[in-house]
Amino acid sequence: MEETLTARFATKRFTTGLDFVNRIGASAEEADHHPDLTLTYPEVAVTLSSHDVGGITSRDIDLARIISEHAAKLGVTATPDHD
Ligand SMILES: C[C@H](O)[C@H](O)[C@H]1CNC2=NC(N)=NC(=O)C2=N1
Repeated sequence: MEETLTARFATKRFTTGLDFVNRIGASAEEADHHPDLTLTYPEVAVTLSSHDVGGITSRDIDLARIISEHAAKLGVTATPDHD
């Protein structure tokens, strides 16, 4: 099983989640590194992994930091998961 970084973000409103997902999408394209995203009411789940190595790399850590910055700007709080 591939190792992943996962987190859930309490977006509370669906439209905030959609905005959050769009911001993550733009950053993912910039970084050429793409998380798995699940948009639901009332949260967004993010899973990061480097498929080429089958685990977590600095590309995942770097994108996780950027995602945390987007969350902070939107006033969204994270609940880290442990797989
Ligand atoms: C060539 C390009 O860098 C690769 O295909 C990228 C694209 N986005 C990616 N995203 C993720 N999450 N893992 C990868 O290994 C990956 N590879």
